[in-house]
Amino acid sequence: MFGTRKTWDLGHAPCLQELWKKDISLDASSVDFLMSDGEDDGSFLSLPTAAFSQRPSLTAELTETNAPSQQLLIQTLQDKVCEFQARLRSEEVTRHLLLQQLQQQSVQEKLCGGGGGVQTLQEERLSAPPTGERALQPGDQPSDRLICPEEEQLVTRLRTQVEELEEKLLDQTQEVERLRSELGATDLEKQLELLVVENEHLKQELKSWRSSELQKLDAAAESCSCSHCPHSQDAESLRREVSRWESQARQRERRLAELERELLEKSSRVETLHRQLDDSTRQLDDGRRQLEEARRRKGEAEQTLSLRLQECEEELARQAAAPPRVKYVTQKVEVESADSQKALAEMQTKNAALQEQLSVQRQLLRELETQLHESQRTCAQLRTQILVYEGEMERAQGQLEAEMQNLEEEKNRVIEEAFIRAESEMKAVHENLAGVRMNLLSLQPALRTLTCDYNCLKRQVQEFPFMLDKAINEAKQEICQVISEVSSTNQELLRKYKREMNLRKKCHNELVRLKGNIRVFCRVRPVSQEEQDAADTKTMLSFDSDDDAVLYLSNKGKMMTFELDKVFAPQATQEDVFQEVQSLVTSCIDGFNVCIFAYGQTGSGKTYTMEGVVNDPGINQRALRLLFSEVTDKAPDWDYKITVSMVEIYNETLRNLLGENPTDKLDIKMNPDGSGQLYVPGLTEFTVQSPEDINRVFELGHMNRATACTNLNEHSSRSHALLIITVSGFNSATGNRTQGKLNLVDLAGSERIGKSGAEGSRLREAQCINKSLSALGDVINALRSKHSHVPFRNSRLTYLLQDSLSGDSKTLMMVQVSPLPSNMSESVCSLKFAQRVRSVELSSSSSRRHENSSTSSSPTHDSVELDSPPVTPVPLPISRASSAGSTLSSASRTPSSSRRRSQSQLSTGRLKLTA
Ligand SMILES: Nc1ncnc2c1ncn2[C@@H]1O[C@H](COP(=O)(O)OP(=O)(O)OP(=O)(O)O)[C@@H](O)[C@H]1O
Repeated sequence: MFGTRKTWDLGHAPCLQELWKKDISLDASSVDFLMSDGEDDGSFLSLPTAAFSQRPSLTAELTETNAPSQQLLIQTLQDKVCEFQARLRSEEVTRHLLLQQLQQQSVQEKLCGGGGGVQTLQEERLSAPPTGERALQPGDQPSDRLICPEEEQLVTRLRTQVEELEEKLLDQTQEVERLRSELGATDLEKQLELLVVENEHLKQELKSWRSSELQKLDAAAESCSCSHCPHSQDAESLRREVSRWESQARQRERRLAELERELLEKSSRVETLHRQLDDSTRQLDDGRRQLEEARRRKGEAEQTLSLRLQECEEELARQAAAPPRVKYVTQKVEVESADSQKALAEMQTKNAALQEQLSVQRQLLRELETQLHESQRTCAQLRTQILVYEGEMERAQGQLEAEMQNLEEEKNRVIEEAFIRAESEMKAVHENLAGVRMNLLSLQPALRTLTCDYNCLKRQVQEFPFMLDKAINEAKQEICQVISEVSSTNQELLRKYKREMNLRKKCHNELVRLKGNIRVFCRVRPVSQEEQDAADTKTMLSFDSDDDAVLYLSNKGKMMTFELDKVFAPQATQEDVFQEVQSLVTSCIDGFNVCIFAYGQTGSGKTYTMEGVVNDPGINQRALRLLFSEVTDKAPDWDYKITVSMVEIYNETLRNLLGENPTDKLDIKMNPDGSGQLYVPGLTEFTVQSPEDINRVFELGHMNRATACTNLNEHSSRSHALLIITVSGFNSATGNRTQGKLNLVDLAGSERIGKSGAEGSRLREAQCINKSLSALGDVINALRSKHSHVPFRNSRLTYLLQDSLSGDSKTLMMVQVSPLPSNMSESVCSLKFAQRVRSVELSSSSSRRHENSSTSSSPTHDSVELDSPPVTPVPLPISRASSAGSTLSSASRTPSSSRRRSQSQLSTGRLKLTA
């Protein structure tokens, strides 16, 4: 029953061999059932045939080596092995029962007298098991572990790893394929090739176009060789255009070359990656081949195992059929146990070798996994790079296409325009050419005529130098003659001009003389708002609308008529007044001395007429401005210098209003140079050149006048203010010199204070005022009466104005009249005085700057009842001020700070102190 056994060849199934060997070595109870064939090389395992008796299909299943899937086969095999183990355990139980039966039989035989050796043997075997094996005891349960759990786990892990590896391999292969398809290196290369081909094509096209266009243009240029022809300009512009296109094409070529280089680099990188992928694939293939080999071996081992199992089953069947031979079997088991141990050891050795192979396979698998991960990472990077490169390539390609498109369009447009322009111009040129040819044909006879003319002209040209010399000489003579004539004419004209100038001067003088050397104007000031509110404003004055020289005055019921040179009504403006005065002012430029007085009682408007107000200046400022404009007009021929002095006469005392110390008294003296001229030592003169200078001078004069008195208004009423303007001219062309003096005098009030019984200082002021006004009246009366003696020296005023009152001087007296009824008697006095003065005519024949030595009594003014003071008849010529330097040195140095400031402003300005 135990003599039959099944044998499997495990030589090609190391895993199963290992499994079986391990199980056998661990379970001694299976020794009796798992016996190795002593003749094989350890690759065969013998199992009790009975173990397979209950599962005949196992062999057939194990031999299914041609299963479609190795994994399925392994799994099936494992299941079968487990099942087989369970059956083996049941067989062991069965064997144990058989042994018990055998023991019982032997006991019975002993009792019957035979078989004692067998019992002893059996007992010995049971009591003394062989080395390394546990003796099978009665009642022992069969072993539960024919395959150890570690091996199961190992097989499972191996299987799992194999599965994973295969999956990864599959994924990797797919990835490689996908990468190959995605990389599209060939597409890029194709694109590149296409671009290169397109570029070459464009280049050739451009070259051919350029050559054809240039040929056309050259032909056109040759056909029209004129330098002014627009074709040459067009050709030039087209050449420039072509060169620009060429430069752009070169830039694009360079860009293309860069792209090619980048593509080559990327291709080389892809190649490297492909190589790495191939290496990985090869390694995976190797691993797969090894795995296939292991599977194949396993299949073979399974096949062998199934054969042996079948044999074991047969053997078990035979043993079961055979009569019981317990002793032999036992002996055989004992004998065969040594062989089994040997086979077991060999199997263990093989098992260890297989373990090593397994560990090597695992290591290999790990390496392959690592490589796979590396490859995956590299693939991911490469994919990213490829995406980036593709994007760049697409962009570059898009740009290139767009630029090429633009270039193409631009090129076509330019060519079309050039063609159109060239055609139209060619047409025009052809037309012109045809016209020119026609003209040429028609001009040929004319050319012949011209040739004859040319020959004549040539001859003339040859003779021309002689003719030219002759003509030049003649022209020179004529020019010299003309120059001498022009020069003489010029001289004549200059002489006439001088004569005309003198004539104009004489005419002007005559005009002034005809108007009267002493002219008297009257101005009636308006009634102010306060006067209208305060008193009776019924005016006693009336005007003749037809005659502006008549004034009517109703006084005490008696109508008086005054005839003057001009009467200004209250509504007359400053400008109206100055219009009548300005001819006198301009005669000053011609070298005449002019004197303008403002005469009248206090508050009648003298200061208003002479000085005016800020916004509406009077005669003083207007006269200076007129002088400036006149001398400016005459500037090319005449060089004029205008100087200004300001003097105040208060209580017969002369004060210098522009000096540093206005309280100092000035004196009128004979000039020590023997010229017989009068001069005022210390009188300050400022040269003025602009209206701003005038303003500064007036400001300083006012300031000094205010400094010298406590109440300026009262003081101004009691003093005479003189503005002395000297105009010196020099004509560089004629060498003529002129000097005129304009005296603008704001006289003190003329009211009869003396009659009111004033005392003290007011009496003295009144006496001085009346003295000077009386002296003025005497002088005018003496002049009118052509007295041999004119009492200039009776007052400071007349003495100072001597040269402006005598000779061919011109005098204007502006009689100011108040319209108020309360001032009527004073107005009558003023007007009577004015009318008497008007009747005086200064004699131009009388010598200037000389006063009569006779001491005729001067007639007193009706309204001035003070006696004239005795005068000393010493004829003294008056001259202008002495040097300022002496004035400044002699003057006391105590001016107020404000005055000093104004003085310094004047000094630093354009005003100059006259030396
Ligand atoms: N034509 C005029 N239009 C407007 N106002 C005038 C005119 N004439 C004089 N006045 C005004 O009358 C007032 C007295 O004039 P103004 O001071 O000139 O008199 P005056 O004769 O100079 O006096 P005094 O002798 O005291 O100096 C001033 O307020 C002045 O503005």
